[in-house]
Amino acid sequence: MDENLMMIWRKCLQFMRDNLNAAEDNSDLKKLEKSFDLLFDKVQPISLADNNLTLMVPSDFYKEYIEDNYLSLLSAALKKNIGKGVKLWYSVMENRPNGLEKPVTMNMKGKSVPTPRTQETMPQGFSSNIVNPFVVPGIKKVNIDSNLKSDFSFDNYVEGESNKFAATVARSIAKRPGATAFNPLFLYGGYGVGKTHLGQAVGLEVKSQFPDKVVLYLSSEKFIQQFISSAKAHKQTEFANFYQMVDVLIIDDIQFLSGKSATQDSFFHIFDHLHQNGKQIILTSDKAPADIMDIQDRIVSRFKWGLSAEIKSPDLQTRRKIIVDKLSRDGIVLTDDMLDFLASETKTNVRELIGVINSVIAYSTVYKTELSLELLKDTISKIAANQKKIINIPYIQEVVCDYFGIKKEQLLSKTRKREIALPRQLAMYFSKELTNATFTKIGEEMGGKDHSTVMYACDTIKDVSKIDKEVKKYVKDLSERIKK
Ligand SMILES: Nc1ncnc2c1ncn2[C@@H]1O[C@H](COP(=O)(O)OP(=O)(O)OP(=O)(O)O)[C@@H](O)[C@H]1O
Repeated sequence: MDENLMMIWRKCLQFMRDNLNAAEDNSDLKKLEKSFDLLFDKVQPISLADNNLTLMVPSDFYKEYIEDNYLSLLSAALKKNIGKGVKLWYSVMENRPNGLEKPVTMNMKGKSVPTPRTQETMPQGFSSNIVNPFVVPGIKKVNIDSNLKSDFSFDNYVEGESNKFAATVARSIAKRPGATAFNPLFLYGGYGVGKTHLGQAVGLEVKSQFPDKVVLYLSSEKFIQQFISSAKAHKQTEFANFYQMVDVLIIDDIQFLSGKSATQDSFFHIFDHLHQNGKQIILTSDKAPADIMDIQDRIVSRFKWGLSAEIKSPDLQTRRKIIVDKLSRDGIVLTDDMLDFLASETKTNVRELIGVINSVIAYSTVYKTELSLELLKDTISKIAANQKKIINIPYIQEVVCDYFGIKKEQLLSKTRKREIALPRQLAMYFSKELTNATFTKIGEEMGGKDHSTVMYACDTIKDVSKIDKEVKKYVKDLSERIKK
């Protein structure tokens, strides 16, 4: 590489850095400071001839980001270190390995730089059409909102037999993200057992130990949504680039990639890029890797590269510890028999247990009473009586079967007889309308049907109920029964 050019470029970088350093707090210039090193680390000057400076950038995004945010500062740096009238060219590594684009002429006299967006050759940016909830406006993709909940820390995570192994591994990953053999960490287990909490705890710890690392938590559904938006806008490359900037990527409920082959392809490439570059990946799922249906083998095999750790429903001792831990934060101390009672009341998942604990805290705060075993029993029975019915897919299936007088096996079967097929379509329709489940999830719960079958059922019921009185009545009756 041309030593002279490198020296000039280093001076330009230093000039820009000094200016950012000296900028006033909260000024637009100051806000750029955080993204500066991340961005310019990946920009290389490759030639300077006849006042034409060519910069090599990894993707269109870099070019656009520089021109949107750094043009004035870069112009000043070039003017100072090279002279007036420098023309800037970009060589975009991705997609166009050798292709140079038309120059973007910089007016070195003050701020009257031509707006690059009006140039014919300017690529449209990732941010223009795709709403990315994790990007802090103004700093775009470089400063990412990690989307972590401060409550989900290791300090708040109670360990016991059911989660000890997973928690130990998680802690060691947090100390050396991407540098342990546990990459990816695949956490799986039932509903509300603490998978998200543990995954996020790693993210929070990494952020606190290594503030410069880019950590991102998101649900797989958000990932799918973003992928679809990017595909519609022909911006899959920018979508992948965005994720490739992340140091610790935590994706929740990865089983929802099931059946989404285009999203799986994109995920596969992002995964490989991150893994090869020593970035940490953490995935959670309600199933072990081998049990996820409709997912490419190459992805399942990658899930197994690192470590799969199951988190089980908490045992009695762990439930007890969680209760003591949560209540002690509110200064509430229970006797042993009260603790045993509470711990034995909620057996399956921690989310439910926490609901009960919060009710106890609320009761004790509102009534300012000494808690006793009798009072606890009374509170719990009242909670149970007042608890709103949870509308989930099995419950909807139950109501539909009851209404039509059919068996659940018939509902979940493959028969196309109208007396069964119509209730099945109604069950699918209400599952979509009244729960947060995806088409894929509903298909799985409806006896392993494809997501397109569920979509078709939902559309059919919507359309037919507008014109067919009988179906309209079914929809009305079932809606009342399910919500009752
Ligand atoms: N070991 C634990 N110690 C303290 N709190 C816990 C523990 N496990 C779970 N929780 C709490 O229980 C609630 C549910 O946990 P979380 O959301 O992590 O479950 P999950 O396994 O991801 O569930 P789902 O699959 O339904 O998303 C959260 O409030 C979390 O803080």
